Amino acid sequence: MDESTYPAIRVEDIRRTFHPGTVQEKKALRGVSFDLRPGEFAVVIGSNGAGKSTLLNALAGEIPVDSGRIVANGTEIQNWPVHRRARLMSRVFQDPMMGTAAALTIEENLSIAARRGQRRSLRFGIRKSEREAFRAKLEMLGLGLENRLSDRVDLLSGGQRQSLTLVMATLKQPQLLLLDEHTAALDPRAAALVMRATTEVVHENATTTLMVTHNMSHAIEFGNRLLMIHEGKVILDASAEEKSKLTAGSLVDRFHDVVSDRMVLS
Ligand SMILES: Nc1ncnc2c1ncn2[C@@H]1O[C@H](COP(=O)(O)OP(=O)(O)OP(=O)(O)O)[C@@H](O)[C@H]1O
Repeated sequence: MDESTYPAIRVEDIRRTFHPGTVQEKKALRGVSFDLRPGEFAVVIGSNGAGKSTLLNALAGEIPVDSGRIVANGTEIQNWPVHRRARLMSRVFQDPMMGTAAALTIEENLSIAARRGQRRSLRFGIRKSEREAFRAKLEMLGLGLENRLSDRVDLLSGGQRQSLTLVMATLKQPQLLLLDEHTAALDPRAAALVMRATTEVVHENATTTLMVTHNMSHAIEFGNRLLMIHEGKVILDASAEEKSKLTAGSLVDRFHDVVSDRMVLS
């Protein structure tokens, strides 16, 4: 395949069973496959226990898969350790406290993100050009954080902190951005701020993104692909065009249709 036509990420029939052969056996991923084209923003939905977190953990290398392949830009990575995959992927978690260092300032946090994977430490200070680049990135968020570079991060609200985490996660242009219910711990107003920040950072460099959410209106409004997971399988894979026609109601109907069809067939 010509390099320019590689999917950004290819997930091929990945499977993972927890506690196999015991009474607690749980088939969390039962043959999940999909490709994401460069720049695609896929939203992943599914009920509790569907396998969404296991999928993200398998992509990030936090848990090994039993079988199947994960291919990033033409290279198989399913056997790579977490730290090696971290050079390709950034992940933002639900807890706004997790992605940033509370006792450091906004610019120190950004500086650490900018030096990820390099030997150069903060001891060398932050260059003027870097500071200007940080300001420009923060301006995109429309939260006024560009004027608070020397404020400690623990002075920020949850929504501001999660927005900063998004900027940090995309500072070094990841091959894949994993958003793991990254607005679920926020109130609706803060969640809206963070989704605005998400749109900005994803669109800025057309970052390939996989966003897990339980929020149906976010699932409808954001992204250009929709994957519905149920019992460890993708049961709906909607393209941008199909997705644009979906409503929260029709999505719930689709879920019930597919699940009842599968029950009839099984
Ligand atoms: N480490 C583990 N050990 C045993 N079982 C696990 C483990 N991780 C997940 N599971 C089980 O695998 C299934 C899929 O879990 P997963 O957390 O991926 O679902 P989810 O779609 O993220 O759910 P939620 O929306 O509730 O977060 C569940 O039945 C869960 O209990």
